[in-house]
Amino acid sequence: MGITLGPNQYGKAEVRLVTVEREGPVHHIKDLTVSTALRGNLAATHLTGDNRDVVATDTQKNTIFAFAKRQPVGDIEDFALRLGRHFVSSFGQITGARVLIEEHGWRRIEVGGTPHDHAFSRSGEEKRTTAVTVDGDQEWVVSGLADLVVLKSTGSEFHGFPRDEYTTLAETDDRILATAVTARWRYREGETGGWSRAHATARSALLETFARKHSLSLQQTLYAMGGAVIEAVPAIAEVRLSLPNKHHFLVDLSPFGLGNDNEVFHAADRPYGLIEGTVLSDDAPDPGLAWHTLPAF
Ligand SMILES: O=c1[nH]c(=O)c2[nH]c(=O)[nH]c2[nH]1
Repeated sequence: MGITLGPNQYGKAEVRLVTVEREGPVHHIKDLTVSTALRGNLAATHLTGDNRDVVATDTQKNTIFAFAKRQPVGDIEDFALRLGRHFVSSFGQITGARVLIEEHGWRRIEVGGTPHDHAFSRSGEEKRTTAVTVDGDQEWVVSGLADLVVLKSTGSEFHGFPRDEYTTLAETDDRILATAVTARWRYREGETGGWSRAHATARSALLETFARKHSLSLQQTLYAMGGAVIEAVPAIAEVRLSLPNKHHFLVDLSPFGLGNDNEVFHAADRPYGLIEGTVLSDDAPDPGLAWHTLPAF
């Protein structure tokens, strides 16, 4: 029985990088988690342990820090593109690179109503993300956000689903709808900037649609949210969304002689429904390697 080496990639995962840029007394910080993965002709190390083609993951980590010093990091998409291009252009055996970045947000602390020069508080769980793929001279950018937690206390229904001997869920025309949005959007090839503005516009489209769309299912809300991003940002061709349904169950207060008119809920954390889907522009170009080895959603 023969054995062959299949697809592989390797790199440094979750490098925690923080930079401080000084503008006189005013400091600007960037807080990133960066992961690199390289591909190419790496059969030798797998088959015989010959490491002559292996750009060490330690070197990859050092490159991230050095690049953060050589030039201000800027938008995460641009930083990821600089890193990916460097690895592919510097080493003949490395033909492809995938750079993932998560950006953690910080807000200036307000002191007496004035934003402080160099003291910050974490913005919360939400992260801005990018996944850049470089393959030879081709590049793909998939950006997004993760863990944007939202809730609406009405404007959500769920009914009309099939019932069998295992169905106990009551139909409802008024429930809490809550989720933690993870979204990835694929830019059309050749997009070269305006990343932050596109991020802000896409984020607003997601939030406004969640708020305004009267929901008959989280699936319907997902499709509306993805479509709103594509309509708001022409440079985006495809949106993938992963929406955990953070169930809020009405508590039965009748044992205590109390009614419950959608006022008291149990916020359950597990299990949760997981609603995932892709929304595409009609003229979305072929994705190429944009999603290659990214988690499905
Ligand atoms: O919006 C929903 N979609 C479902 O598929 C589902 N399934 C479920 O039990 N509750 C819900 N809610």
